[in-house]
Amino acid sequence: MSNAHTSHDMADTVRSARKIDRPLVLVGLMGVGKTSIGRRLAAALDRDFIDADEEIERAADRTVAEIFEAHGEAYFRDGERRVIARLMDEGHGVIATGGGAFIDAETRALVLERGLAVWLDCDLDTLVERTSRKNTRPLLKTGDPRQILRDLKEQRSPAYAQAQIHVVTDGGPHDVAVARIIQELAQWQ
Ligand SMILES: Nc1ncnc2c1ncn2[C@@H]1O[C@H](COP(=O)(O)OP(=O)(O)OP(=O)(O)O)[C@@H](O)[C@H]1O
Ligand SMILES: O=C(O)C1=C[C@@H](O)[C@@H](O)[C@H](O)C1
Ligand SMILES: [Mg+2]
Repeated sequence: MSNAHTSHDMADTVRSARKIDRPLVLVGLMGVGKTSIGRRLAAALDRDFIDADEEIERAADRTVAEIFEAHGEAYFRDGERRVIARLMDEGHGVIATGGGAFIDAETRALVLERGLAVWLDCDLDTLVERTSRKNTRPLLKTGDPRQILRDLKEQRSPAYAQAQIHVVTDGGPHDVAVARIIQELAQWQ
C-alpha cells in the first residue's frame, strides 16, 4: 500500500472517530496510561481533555492521598462520582478517570449511559513498571505493589469489561495506543 493511500485511510478513520457525540471516558487500572494516552487522544481528535483525579484535587484543594487519609475511600468515591457527572455534563471531550471510578456501580452506569467508556488494559509487568515511577497512589502504599495490582486486576477486570471499547496497550509507545483507540472508535456505532 502506498503512503498516500495509508494516510488517506488514517484521515478517514480520524474523521469517523471525531463524529462520536459523547464524552470519551478512559477507564482501567492505575498506570495503564489513562492520563498520558488521554491527553494525546484528545489532541488527535481535537477535543478538550480533563483528568478526573486532577479535577477532584482542584475542587477539594487536597491531593487524592490526603482525601483518602482524612475521610476514607467511600467519601472519595462519592466526590469522584459527582465530579465525573459534572465533567460529562460540561461536555469535556476526553475524560481520564481514576483507576477505581468505573468499579463504583453508580459511576459505571452513569458513564455507560452518557459517555463512551474505553477500557485501557495491559499486562501486569507493564503496570508494575509504570506505577513504580510515581509514589503517590494510596492503594499501592499498603503492601507489595505487584501483589496489589495483581489482585486489583483480577477483581476489577469484570467491571472494566463492561466498557463499550477495549484496547490493550502492552509495551508499545503512546502513539500506537492512540491509533488503536481511534480505530476502535471509528468502528463504533
Ligand atoms: N503506552 C505507553 N507507553 C509508554 N509509557 C506509558 C504508556 N502509557 C503510560 N505510560 C507511562 O506510564 C506512567 C503512568 O501512566 P499514566 O499516569 O498515564 O497512567 P494512569 O492510567 O493515568 O494512572 P493513574 O490511574 O494512577 O492516574 C507514566 O509515566 C506514562 O508516561
Ligand atoms: O485505582 C484506584 O482505586 C485509584 C486510582 C487513582 O487514579 C486514584 O483515583 C486513587 O488513588 C484510587
Ligand atoms: Mg491518571
